[in-house]
Amino acid sequence: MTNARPIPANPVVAVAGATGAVGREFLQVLHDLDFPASEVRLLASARSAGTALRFEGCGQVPAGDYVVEEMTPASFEGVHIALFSAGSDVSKAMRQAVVDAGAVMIDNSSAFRMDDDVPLVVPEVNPQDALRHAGVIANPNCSTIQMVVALRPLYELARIRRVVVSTYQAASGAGAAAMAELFDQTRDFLQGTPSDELEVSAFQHRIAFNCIPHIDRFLDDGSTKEEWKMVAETKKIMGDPNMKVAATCVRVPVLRCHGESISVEFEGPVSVQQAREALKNARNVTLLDDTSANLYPMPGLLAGTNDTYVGRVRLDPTVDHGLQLWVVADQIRKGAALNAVQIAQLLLPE
Ligand SMILES: NC(=O)C1=CN([C@@H]2O[C@H](COP(=O)(O)OP(=O)(O)OC[C@H]3O[C@@H](n4cnc5c(N)ncnc54)[C@H](OP(=O)(O)O)[C@@H]3O)[C@@H](O)[C@H]2O)C=CC1
Ligand SMILES: N[C@@H](CC(=O)OP(=O)(O)O)C(=O)O
Repeated sequence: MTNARPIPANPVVAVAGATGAVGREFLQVLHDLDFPASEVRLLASARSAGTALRFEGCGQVPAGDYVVEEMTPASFEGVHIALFSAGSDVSKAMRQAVVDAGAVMIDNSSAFRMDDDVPLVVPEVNPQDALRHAGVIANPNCSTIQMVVALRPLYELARIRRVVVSTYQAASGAGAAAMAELFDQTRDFLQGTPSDELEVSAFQHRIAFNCIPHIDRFLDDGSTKEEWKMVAETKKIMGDPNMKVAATCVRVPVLRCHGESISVEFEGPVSVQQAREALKNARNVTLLDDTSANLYPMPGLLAGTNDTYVGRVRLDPTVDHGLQLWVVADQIRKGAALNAVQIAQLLLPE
């Protein structure tokens, strides 16, 4: 199925989009997980070629300042794993070069996620799919990733019939410039700049002291592409095309972590206690759920963490077998760079 070369124990890794919000996090995660690379190549556009980025090192690669190279098709010669976060157009333009080089592309963009020959992988949910690739593995949408990590252990208690989710998405999902806009706008607003004079370019409206129910473009049915991605990607990752999903995606003035309010309807009974137990035992999930101590996950306090955090687990009394929960994860880590590097770990020889 694939012409990708076997991945050696110490692979050559390319980070495509290394200067971006996700790209920089790739470097941090490779270091934090001590990914066993023999070489790490930093690639970006001609704009930032020649600049140096600090990389703390991983595997056989020492810490140091590494020069960013301009990404061209030739950049992938000798590469085994190419971690992409430079946008859909760049992923599409470079796909053939990566595959021809015998490397595996792990792509953060939405370019190939729904293609039949491209596995869409969350290691806690469908790790087996990673091995069925044809040279490209897709990293899901950030909101989808944290939702399915929380749903998987619950699905094992009883089949999930329907999910209704509302997201509270951080600025980081729109990139480094959007995070800077949230920061600068908030400062300018507090310093008295009139609302209509605040600079608005990363989002459709002012994000400081506001919530925007609009992420990605609108579709003909009135939903957004972000909402559509949560529906379609969840079914593919969970391997259940009959699971019903309804999503509303909202941008909120938070820097890095997405929150999600989720209502789950099961085919059979699932108690709050069973759900809490399953979540407590699930890999890479932290249950923070003690209302008597005001304990629940909060996006402003979880930046830089790796787990998916769940709290506010309670019955949904409006359906026969329903639960409600609140889920938070760091969008740039678990929602992007960390999930992709965890996929790369699945490809390493045992
Ligand atoms: N799966 C997920 O959860 C997420 C996925 N993403 C995906 O990752 C992409 C990057 O996101 P993010 O890091 O937030 O964005 P940023 O805007 O912060 O960074 C963009 C990166 O892409 C590089 N780049 C842009 N154009 C080119 C080009 N023509 N050739 C080579 N490199 C290029 C930039 O390099 P330069 O410095 O030279 O401009 C920069 O390194 C998104 O477009 C999206 O597809 C993003 C967030 C979450
Ligand atoms: N759209 C997400 C980030 C993301 O995952 O985007 P995409 O699905 O295009 O990779 C956000 O803005 O928070």
